[in-house]
Amino acid sequence: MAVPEQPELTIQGWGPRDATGTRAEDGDAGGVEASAFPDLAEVLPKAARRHLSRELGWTPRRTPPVPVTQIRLAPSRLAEDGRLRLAELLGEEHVSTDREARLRHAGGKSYLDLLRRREGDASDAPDAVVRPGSTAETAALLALCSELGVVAVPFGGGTSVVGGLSGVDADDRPSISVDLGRMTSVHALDVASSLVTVGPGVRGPTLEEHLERHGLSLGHLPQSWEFATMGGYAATRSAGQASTGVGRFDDLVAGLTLATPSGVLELGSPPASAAGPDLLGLALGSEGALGVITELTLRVRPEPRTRHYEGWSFRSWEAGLAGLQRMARHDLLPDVVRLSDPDETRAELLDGSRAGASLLRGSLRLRRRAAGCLLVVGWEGLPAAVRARRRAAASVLRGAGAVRLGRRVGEAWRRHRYAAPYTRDSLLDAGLLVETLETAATWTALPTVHDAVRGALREALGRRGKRPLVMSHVSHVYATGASLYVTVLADRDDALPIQQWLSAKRAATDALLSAGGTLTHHHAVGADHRPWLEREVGPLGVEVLRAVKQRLDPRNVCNPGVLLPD
Ligand SMILES: Cc1cc2nc3c(=O)[nH]c(=O)nc-3n(C[C@H](O)[C@H](O)[C@H](O)COP(=O)(O)OP(=O)(O)OC[C@H]3O[C@@H](n4cnc5c(N)ncnc54)[C@H](O)[C@@H]3O)c2cc1C
Repeated sequence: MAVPEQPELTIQGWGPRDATGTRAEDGDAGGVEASAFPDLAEVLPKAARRHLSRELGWTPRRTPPVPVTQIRLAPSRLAEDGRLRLAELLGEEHVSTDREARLRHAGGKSYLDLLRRREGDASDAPDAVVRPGSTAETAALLALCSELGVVAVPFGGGTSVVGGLSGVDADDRPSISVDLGRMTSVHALDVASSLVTVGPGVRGPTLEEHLERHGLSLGHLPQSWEFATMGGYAATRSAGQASTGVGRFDDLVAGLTLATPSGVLELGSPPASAAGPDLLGLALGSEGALGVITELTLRVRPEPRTRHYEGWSFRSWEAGLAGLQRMARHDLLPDVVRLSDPDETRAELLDGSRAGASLLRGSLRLRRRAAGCLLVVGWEGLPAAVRARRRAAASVLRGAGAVRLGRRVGEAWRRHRYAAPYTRDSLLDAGLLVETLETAATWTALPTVHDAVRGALREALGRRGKRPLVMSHVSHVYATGASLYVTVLADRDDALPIQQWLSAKRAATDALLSAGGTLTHHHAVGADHRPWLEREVGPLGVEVLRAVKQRLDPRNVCNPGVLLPD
């Protein structure tokens, strides 16, 4: 079954390029306007803006992106005979070197990616964009890239936040973006086995819509759900907002096809196998450095008959963590779990543009509670099972000192779960630094990691004269620990904005690793984290990965700028 066309992201921000008048780019990348995002006053109420000004010592100012026409793009370095060979293989219409295609495939959507594009810098744009249509074509394409000495960077939804698409190459060879947007079919649905087989370019909304018609669901819902693809999720080992219940994307992949310059690997044997080490694990998290994922078989589940989300309040972060830990130990975790620390809870209370904030304030007032820490929990499934799980979890939460804030608080969170990246564009327009980072740690190490990351960010940004607001939540919970997601806001240093964030990120990464956190829980390594990979897996671990890459990609053309350190 072919999937309908999927919308493209704006070049300088988030959101479909033409979903609303305000986010359109005046036709195309050759248009005259900058991407126009809503004014901050439209997306954040006065109280929240005042809170930010007070906390950050920031005065709102207009710092809009440069017009799209003024984004600097160097001429393509792809030689004409190379372009002809690619066109011969894929068809002329599937090889583009035009400005619009190259700009749309320049980098991902991290703060630094957006900053560069907003300042008119597209130095990381590929030299060409190609669109293979099958596994065989992709394998032939990678072999041709090896012959031509051209770097190939797989491109799914373009939502990487770790420099996964930057195309960095130590040898400075031409690079092509391998866009998987033609491989968006749902190939097969095996209802009896709860398996669906799809092309790598399929996005969440289109797959869920297809599955819904058969009473099924994948249930993988990251905040980037509207744009990210199945191939991208597998390549980065993504985790969705309901990962506590449905599992990480790794858990949902039953098998996949990996096209490499040395041939095609078919990996995974559902439902389970003991035929040696699981090679599927090599492809999951390979970030395009071993080849291109061209097909995936995914585990699906019955579409939930009921969804129940609610809010709870803990007096403190420590009490909240203890409550989650107790639920985890007794195997009573909800499907969605999100515990905000006091700084994030305060921000939630002030974000009065969302109905959820006033509901939350009202609910806390009624129960005579101070802000404390907000917990959002959600259960999905058969009504009787949800009821029973909810009751059991409620008794643990009450025992841990939490107070129930009610269903409307939880539902308000669910309705706005994809809103933050849209707001980010308006915050950037108003002169702010806005970025997130994430890790995971055992229950024992988590409080130390939380303190260490916040301390490092405050110190590093404070040293440059900017006091940040650092907000965190726990969002993917396991029996042994949980992930920690951190949002940072600060007055942007307009003279050296990139260095401002790079020094803060370096300090935070060193701190979280020293405190016992993992380098990344779900954003992947990309170009940004690779200097630290050896600290995570050890020198022998890096050598093993290098050996695998050498066997599959001897000319090092598959996304050489990610994963492995120089
Ligand atoms: C606003 C926002 C919110 C986000 N929220 C979440 C979240 O909640 N959870 C989460 O896990 N992540 C999140 N992310 C990160 C990002 O969405 C994920 O990493 C996602 O898995 C990337 O998918 P993609 O299709 O956009 O891949 P891309 O960004 O296109 O690529 C990511 C990496 O994978 C490689 N790649 C892509 N497709 C393939 C393929 N078929 N074969 C081999 N390699 C491939 C690329 O070369 C690149 O290195 C968020 C990002 C943003 C911008």
